[in-house]
Amino acid sequence: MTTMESLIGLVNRIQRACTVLGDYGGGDNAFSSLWEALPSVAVVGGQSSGKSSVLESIVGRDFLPRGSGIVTRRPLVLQLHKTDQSSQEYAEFLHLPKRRFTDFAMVRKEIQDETDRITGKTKQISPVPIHLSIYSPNVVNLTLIDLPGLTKVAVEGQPEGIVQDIETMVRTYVEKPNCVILAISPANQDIATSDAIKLAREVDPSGDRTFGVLTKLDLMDKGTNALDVLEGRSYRLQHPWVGIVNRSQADINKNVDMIVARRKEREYFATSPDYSHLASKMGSEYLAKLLSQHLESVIRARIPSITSLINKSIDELESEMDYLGRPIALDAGAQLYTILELCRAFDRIFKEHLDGGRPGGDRIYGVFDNQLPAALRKLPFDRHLSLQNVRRVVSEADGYQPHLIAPEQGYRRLIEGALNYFRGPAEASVDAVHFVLKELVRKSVGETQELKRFPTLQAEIAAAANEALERFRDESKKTVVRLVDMESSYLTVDFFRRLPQEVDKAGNPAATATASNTDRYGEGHFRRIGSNVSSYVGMVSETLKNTIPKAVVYCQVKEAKQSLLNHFYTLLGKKEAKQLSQLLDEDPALMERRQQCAKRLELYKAARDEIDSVSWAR
Ligand SMILES: Nc1nc2c(ncn2[C@@H]2O[C@H](COP(=O)(O)OP(=O)(O)OP(=O)(O)O)[C@@H](O)[C@H]2O)c(=O)[nH]1
Repeated sequence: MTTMESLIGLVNRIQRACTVLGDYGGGDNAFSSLWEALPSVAVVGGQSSGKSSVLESIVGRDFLPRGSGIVTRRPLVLQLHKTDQSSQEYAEFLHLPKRRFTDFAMVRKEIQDETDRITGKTKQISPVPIHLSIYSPNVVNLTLIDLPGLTKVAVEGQPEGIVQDIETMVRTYVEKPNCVILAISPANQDIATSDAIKLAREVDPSGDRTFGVLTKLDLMDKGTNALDVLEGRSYRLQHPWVGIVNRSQADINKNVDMIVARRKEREYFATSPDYSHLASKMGSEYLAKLLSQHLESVIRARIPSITSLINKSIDELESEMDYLGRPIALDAGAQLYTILELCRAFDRIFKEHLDGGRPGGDRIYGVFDNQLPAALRKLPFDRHLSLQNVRRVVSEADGYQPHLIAPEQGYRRLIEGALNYFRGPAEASVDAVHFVLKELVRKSVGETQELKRFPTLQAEIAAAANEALERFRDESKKTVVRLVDMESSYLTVDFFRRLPQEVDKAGNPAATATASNTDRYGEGHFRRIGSNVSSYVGMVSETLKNTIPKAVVYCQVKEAKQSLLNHFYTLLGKKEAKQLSQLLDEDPALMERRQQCAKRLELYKAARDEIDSVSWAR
């Protein structure tokens, strides 16, 4: 069953978790604030309006710092927990867990000291709240936030801007739609000039979430009363006004006991000619109960939206954590594992580029299908096999003794010379594919999201991949040049054997053995040699057009796919723990963001657990 305790206690616990994890609203945070989504009661009032007296009266204890000037300089989140009648009263601060204060004079001192710890002795104000829990049989379950009193002037020793700063801070609390405003005004002052009511009117014009409290009823001039205010005629609010009679300064000086003061207050209303008809709805005890009930109903109404805020935030934070990557492990083994995982992630993307799925691999086929054939076609065989050159080469090869039947040496020299030209396109194909691969490495590095976190490793992987590509290129070049050299080292005999018939078939009468004798050193003879060499070279060109791509794929593309980072892996295996963690050097901004996200996530999960642990009455 839901009890009041469980609901208010729930919010108390979530509030404490918020403060521990640095969420106390205030808007300068990149995250949505859970604190701001929680219902709370903020106490506002001008200086000396009786704010501290009301709080102490609700608690039934003297425990707030007193003094001149602005005493409350940090929000005080006062969480009241009702305990069994027999149990001892004690207080506990969130910043001093496990220390129970039973002496309330020490509580007062600790509030002062803790205020100074954050604000320094400079009397500045700070939005970081102090959390104080009071466990007592004399309280109702309630959480109140005491804020610095609204003031018009700073006293000596306090900074100039403090007046404005206080108003800004108070405003950030009371502006929130989840904030119940406890607006304290003294009865011996015109309600129209009350600082609390002025602010409440601005942020809550309908008066839905404002509770008006009128103090110092006993200090009104004789013959006047506050019925116009208390009965809602002077300033109308949705909730009834509550009148209060606190201890006077004289009572305080005499150390009048709080419990005695409460009794005196009850008597005051019961016997007052003006207010006795309202007596059951006046006084600090009634105010405490009223607020407790109201806070409980507000919390009950807000729970579903708080739950959905929590769930939504958890989802968002988890997906951001996934994007940022989980924190890195500290031991070398786990680091090596992480590095290998990252390498694999890169390698996967690189392969997708080659195999399709991601663009770019098709450009390799473009090299084989366009660039290589075009380069082969452009080779200067016409010049090399011009009549003039054929004659020169053949004659030079013959030397002083011209060839008798066929110019064997001349053929060989012409063919060798022509085949040499193939080196150029072969090497160019290797380079072209190399550049495509390099570009794919660059792209893949950029597309590996997981690597973005680790700029050092990212650069190392890119360097290792490029180095490997260079090695593959060297190997590939050697192979294609070898293919070309192989063509010159042994000529296809069949081709030459078939020559006469082929020429015959072509219907050239000069190609017959007898005719060739008569034309041995004539132009036709050399032209024929040229054309024979040209057909042979054409045949080789067709072969190389097929074998160069095979060699390139074998030496570069396949290697890149299978063992781009193999060498890098070997080096990794030899690295010391320190070198491994250097590779996982993260961008500090990213680390910071992850830490914040993790903290937030912890908060929201804790809050979700809190809510889950309370069983709801339906
Ligand atoms: N007689 C009488 N005196 C009151 C009442 N309420 C407050 N006082 C006196 O008014 C003075 C100021 O009260 P505080 O409770 O300190 O007021 P505050 O708003 O907390 O003041 P600051 O913290 O200084 O802004 C004290 O001397 C109280 O004794 C009241 O209802 N009746």
